Amino acid sequence: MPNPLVVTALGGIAVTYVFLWALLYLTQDGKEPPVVSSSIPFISPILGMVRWSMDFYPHMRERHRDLPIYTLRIPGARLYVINSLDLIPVVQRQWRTLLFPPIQAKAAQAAMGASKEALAILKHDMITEHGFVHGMVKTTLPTMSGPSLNVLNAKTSEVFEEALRQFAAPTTVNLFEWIGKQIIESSTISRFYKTLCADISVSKYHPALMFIMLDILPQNIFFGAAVQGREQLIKSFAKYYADGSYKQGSAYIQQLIAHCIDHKIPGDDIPKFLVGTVFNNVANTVPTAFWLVYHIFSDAVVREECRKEVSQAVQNQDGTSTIDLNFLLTSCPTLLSTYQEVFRYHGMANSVRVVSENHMLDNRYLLKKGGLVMISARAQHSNPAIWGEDVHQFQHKRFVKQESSEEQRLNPVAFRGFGGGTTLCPGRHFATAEILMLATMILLRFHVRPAKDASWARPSTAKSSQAEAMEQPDVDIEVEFVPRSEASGKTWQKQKLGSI
Ligand code: HEM
Repeated sequence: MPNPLVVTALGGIAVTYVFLWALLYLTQDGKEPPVVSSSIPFISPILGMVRWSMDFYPHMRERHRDLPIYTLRIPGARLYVINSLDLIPVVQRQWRTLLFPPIQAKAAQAAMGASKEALAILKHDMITEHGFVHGMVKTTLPTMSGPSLNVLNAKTSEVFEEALRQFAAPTTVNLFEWIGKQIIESSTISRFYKTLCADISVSKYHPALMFIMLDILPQNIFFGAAVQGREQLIKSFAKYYADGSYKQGSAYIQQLIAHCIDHKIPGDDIPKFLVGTVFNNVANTVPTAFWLVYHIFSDAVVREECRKEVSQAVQNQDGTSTIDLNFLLTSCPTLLSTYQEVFRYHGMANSVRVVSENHMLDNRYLLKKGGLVMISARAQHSNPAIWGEDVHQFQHKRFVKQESSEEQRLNPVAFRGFGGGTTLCPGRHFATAEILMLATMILLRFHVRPAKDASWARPSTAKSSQAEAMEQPDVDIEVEFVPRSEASGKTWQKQKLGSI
């Protein structure tokens, strides 16, 4: 005789299952993109996300190659995921309906603890340049290129120069940690003209960011150390703001603060926004610089090819050597290709947009108000139909080939290292100059090899925070910097800079 408890439990499961199916299909419009991953309605996508982690969207792209776009239903949200390359520009053109600012407002609230008043200002007008968010990008954009960028770059190269001068004798460091320190220092010195944050506070906060952004668990209870790190940073920036030091900061910081003041952002929130820009500035630059240095030095072929190119960027005069940044950016195809391949291979940006009103995408797919649209860089970057059968290998010359061969010419939309459309990263010129400068200075002046007991084995990235656009290594690599005899005895001058 069957156990009545088992029968009741099975009956309960069956009724719940039927109820979830009915709920899913009654609330799904036939014109919406097809629902997938619904074997257990509302739950299967979550199980898939847990199982596949950052490979979830590439996995789904493989399973549903025939679908240009599909719907995932999870509790409380419908996610419209873009599979097809052709739909990406269509989504990007609808930036007034498929909005990015709500995501930025969410980040300001969950990650930076912005006040209700500040959030109301951020959310007031999310469409035009009169609103805070779009206005901020417009106001600060000119400070991220041309002469302002040159000033940022000059300060950055001074920080790197000072750091590398410490390696007069062979020195062992943890590579990711060391690069992190230099980028945090260079980003703050070049923007704020001051060392404002102990890198320890940033590294305490950063690993928790992804969970903090989900905004499900109380921050103080579950992420105490991280929140403490953030508060320390905010204090230090509050002093910088209150004593008027920012008036001597970079054009970028002055414009940003002027914009906050114009929009009447409360004084207590401005330091939070400043800390937010530090995270924005360093979060992806650090892993990108790490992977570039890693891929260059862990492969003798890449290293020698890049070194040969960047050696030609050096101008020697009276014992002084100067690196021409413009040369790096225009005449070092292997270095630039390696840099781009780092983004393709390690990039994992998830561009999320909020559907602000019911919308027929491409006149074909109904996107319902309140839904989220997702473009996964990883899904595009790992697609063999775009990149070829060697898509899963790091090919440092991939982009040199793309440039030179007509038939293989790459659709630029497929490369999402810095996003695309109206939200294409405005900091990309600065990040690029900073990362290439650091890699070049190291290439020219040092041998970098694994320290005793270490190796160039590629670190896993499974624990990467998916709030970021780049994979982060799970473990660090201990390396030794050994000065090259060819470069010793020279005085290295500030880089010769030019507008990008
Ligand atoms: C290697 C380093 C960097 C990477 C990989 C990166 C990546 C990205 C990506 C993928 C987006 C698009 C997000 C989306 O559409 O959902 C973006 C936007 C943005 N990035 Fe970066 N970024 C980097 C460095 C920087 C730096 C140094 C700054 C500092 C100025 C910066 C500021 C921004 C801002 C303000 C936006 C939003 C633009 C808007 O709202 O229109 N990024 N970045």
